[in-house]
Amino acid sequence: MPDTSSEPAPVIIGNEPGAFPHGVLAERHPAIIRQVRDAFPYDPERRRALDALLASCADGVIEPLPVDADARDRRRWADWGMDAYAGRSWFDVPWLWAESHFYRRLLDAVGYFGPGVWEGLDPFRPAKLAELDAPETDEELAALDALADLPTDERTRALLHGSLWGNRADLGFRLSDSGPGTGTKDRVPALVTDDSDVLWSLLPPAGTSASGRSASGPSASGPSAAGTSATGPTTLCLVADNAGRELVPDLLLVSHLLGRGRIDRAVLHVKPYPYYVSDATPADVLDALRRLGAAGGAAAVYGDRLWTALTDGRVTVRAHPFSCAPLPYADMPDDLRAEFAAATVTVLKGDLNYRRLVGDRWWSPTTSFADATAYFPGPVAALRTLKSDVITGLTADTEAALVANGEQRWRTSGTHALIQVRR
Ligand SMILES: O=P(O)(O)OC[C@@]1(O)O[C@H](CO)[C@@H](O)[C@@H]1O
Repeated sequence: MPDTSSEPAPVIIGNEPGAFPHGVLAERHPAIIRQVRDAFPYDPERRRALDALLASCADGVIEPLPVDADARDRRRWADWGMDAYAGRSWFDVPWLWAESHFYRRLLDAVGYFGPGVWEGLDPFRPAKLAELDAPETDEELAALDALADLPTDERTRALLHGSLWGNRADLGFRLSDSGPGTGTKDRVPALVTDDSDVLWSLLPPAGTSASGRSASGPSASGPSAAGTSATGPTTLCLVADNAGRELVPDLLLVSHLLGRGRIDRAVLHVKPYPYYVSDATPADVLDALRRLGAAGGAAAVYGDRLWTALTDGRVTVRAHPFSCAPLPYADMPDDLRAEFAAATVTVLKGDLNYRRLVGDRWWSPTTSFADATAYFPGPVAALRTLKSDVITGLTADTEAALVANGEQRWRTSGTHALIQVRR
């Protein structure tokens, strides 16, 4: 039985040495600064700013935004809690807030917000392109050709799993529920919960009825499209996570769903600016699309379909400022709430989106996913590999088996994944 306790669990703070969140602030962030420092021949001013951020990560406090920051951005950060957290240690504020704000400061340091020659230059772009151009990506895209011989349902499932495990940058088009597995000793399937049947019931193939379609879904007043059902177009909001080898299978999935008539439209939500190293931005969508075209074969067919859908408006790309907010989705603004409310289903990819969806809290693992997401304005699904401590929706048996495995890193190592859906 899921735990339906309505008491919110404690918010995760990064102040416990030895714990995963502390390691991210104390070790990972400095490593990211060093990586960025080497990525471009930044001038002395930029390098000094990066060094100052490095020092601040170790023992500094969160500073207010610079006075020359864009006024709208300053207002946003004020709304997002800047006044409450300025002057406090990175380690003593909610971990989600500290991490998110770190990327804002990193972009300041490299001059991303300009003016100047570094304005708008993604400091993570070299790493993103290297991943996209890696031979593994070629192999994975070539493997798509073999999918053509599979029955449609199996292909649909393979593409869903490709998107899911792509969150581990592991575009394997896995055909079995067991996913990549965690070794023969492991008594728990890699997929710790799998609500994919519920997801497919929300997005049935063209010509069949969606029993669970959102009552608040787009009505006849929305723009018409070929294949639109009596209840309005079936719209998928896909809230993307990483660029490169995660975004590629996300795009393949969207293209496939369009091609099979399971969706009429898709809205792809990406980040307005570089974030969490590899998160996808609009430029990354274009890079991934070009990559599909250049691969030829089946990959190019998927890419062409998406290209056409972008040009005729069936697929749109959104980069909402709240996508980079240091807050849970429970605090989303009204315009975003209305967008998600109008979707047939919103699929959130990845670990960070999961943290923001259920709240970055020390939930008991058996906390009901439906309860934790009850505030979300429409049907919602999470496709996530487990890369941080937050978890909900496990059965008591699965939790016990994971713990009994003796492998304490199941929460953070990306060896397990979940598909959770609340209709
Ligand atoms: O959202 P993603 O790409 O699946 O994962 C991002 C992520 O692993 O990076 C963080 C550490 O910086 C984790 O807390 C976290 O959630």
